[in-house]
Amino acid sequence: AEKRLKELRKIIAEHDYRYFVLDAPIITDQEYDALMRELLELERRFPELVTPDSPSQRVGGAPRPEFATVRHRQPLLSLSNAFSADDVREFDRRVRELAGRPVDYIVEPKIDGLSVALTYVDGVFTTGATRGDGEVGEDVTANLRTIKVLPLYLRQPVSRLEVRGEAYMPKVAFARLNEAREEAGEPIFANPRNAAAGSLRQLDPRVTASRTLGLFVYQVLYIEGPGPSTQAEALEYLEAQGFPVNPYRRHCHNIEEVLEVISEWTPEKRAALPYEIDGLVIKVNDLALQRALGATAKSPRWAIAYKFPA
Ligand SMILES: COc1nc2nc(N)nc(N)c2nc1C
Repeated sequence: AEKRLKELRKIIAEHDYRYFVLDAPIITDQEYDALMRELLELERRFPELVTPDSPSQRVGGAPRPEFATVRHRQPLLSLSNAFSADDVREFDRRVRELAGRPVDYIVEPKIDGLSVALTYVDGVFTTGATRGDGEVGEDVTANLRTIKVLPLYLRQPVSRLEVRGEAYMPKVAFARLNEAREEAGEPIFANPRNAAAGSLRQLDPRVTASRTLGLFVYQVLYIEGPGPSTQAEALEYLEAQGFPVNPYRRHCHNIEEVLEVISEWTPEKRAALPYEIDGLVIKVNDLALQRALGATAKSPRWAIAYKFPA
């Protein structure tokens, strides 16, 4: 039974990845349901064989009295903002002055959600935390497990991997949730970010499971062993590991190309996205230069958030 359960956990996780992340399932829903039924039946007969990383735990367990806390390996800083092309050019000038050489950038959509820190030990999702005060976050592992696009296992296991990303609520799920709350006479959420935060910081994972949350991972914070040397490689690496990574990232050779990308993000283009973005994050591409530039007490010196005009 234990061997079959281990097999089933991996097979179902693989099909979850193909269905939710790639949107390209290779088995029918009936076949998938049969696999899940077999897993649930085996876990019912052998409860001592249930593991927290089993796909059956996606549905969320019993509520918790309160959250445990997790101290972040590195403070989860916030980004300084740019509101104009001049601000963006000023950022580039400062970076090139410190770098003493030309700099290339990666531009990524800034999803309007909440930051999460995910830790994988021996290729298995082990801990997930909110930003909290930047130093210490809340342990919301059980809630994060209910996010279908969050991989429970890495495709290429390493002994330790820590990543950061943004959990969010898609626009359609947000509208549906507020409709249901209105009908139930409950207060509605002001925006998808609040709805995502409210859903993730639930003490009852079953409530989180009932809310459709998404996730985009954007940073390799720590990896045991050799890792990527640029942000572009880091995003490729994260994708290869099975994480959902935002497809609209752009590599720019200089800040003028960054400004071109910014101008392409018209309100129509943003409206066409299934999730809210409140800006673009401009990052120095070279990871060694990121480390050399470091951070102030508040924000990294190697990244800036360009905020769209409200
Ligand atoms: C390096 O720090 C960050 N990078 C980010 N990147 C993207 N794409 N989106 C974010 N919300 C984000 N937030 C922070 C603090």
